[in-house]
Amino acid sequence: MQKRPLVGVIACRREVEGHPAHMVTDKYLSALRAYGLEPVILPVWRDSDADVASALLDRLDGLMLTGSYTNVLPSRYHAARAPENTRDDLDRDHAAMLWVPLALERRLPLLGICRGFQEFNVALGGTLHQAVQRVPGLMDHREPEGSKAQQYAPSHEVEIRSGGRLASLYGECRKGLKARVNSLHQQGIDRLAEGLFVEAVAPDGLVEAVSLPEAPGFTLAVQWHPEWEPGNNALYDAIFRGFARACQPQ
Ligand SMILES: N[C@@H](CCC(=O)NCCCC(=O)O)C(=O)O
Repeated sequence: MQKRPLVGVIACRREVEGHPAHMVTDKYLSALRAYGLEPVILPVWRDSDADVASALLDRLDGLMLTGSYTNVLPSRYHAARAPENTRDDLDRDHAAMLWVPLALERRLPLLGICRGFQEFNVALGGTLHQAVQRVPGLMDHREPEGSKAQQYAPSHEVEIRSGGRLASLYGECRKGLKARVNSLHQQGIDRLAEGLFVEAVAPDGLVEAVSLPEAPGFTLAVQWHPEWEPGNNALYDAIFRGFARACQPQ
């Protein structure tokens, strides 16, 4: 039986029943499994070093940086903390900043989602808006009140830039290259890291997806949540199909 590619999924440090824990919500893991990949949860420690991390990534066929209710520490991009920015995860920050360059060096396929999209930009030298809703000209990108189904339902359009990875995955042939995506974030890309290609933008111009064309391997990071019922959304499905193909033995 063919082995399923092993995809490392970054954890968040949370407290469960009063105990410190390393946690990933099921939808990320189930989406990877649904596309023939084998997810493995990667614990995060603020004192892990590059040698240990390198040995870990060498055993993987792909890396997923998930979303999280916490935010990248503003000092990681030399900013003061905004009053709306109240939830940190220093262990996750350290791991993400360590793993992104190591993954790129190894041509390890990388898919970033929401916080993972923001981490990708910061790890490569970019910065973030901490409260997008307070930036003149930008929309409020936070999730609506309601059930999870309502919160993860498509809520705004994105324009997919032609010539990028997303356009090739989703089909250049589609007219207009527009799609509707969900939106559950207060932060967003401010200064784009050098070398990143803007794959998609929101109607207010906020960057919603990026890739790193110079990287030898698959890279794609999106601000929305394609792991939410990807089988019911052509764009989300195209993202996971493309990532799964990239994680197969070449
Ligand atoms: N905290 C950041 C990133 C938002 C994010 O990743 N939300 C995910 C919510 C939980 C999940 O679906 O995993 C921001 O506010 O921009």
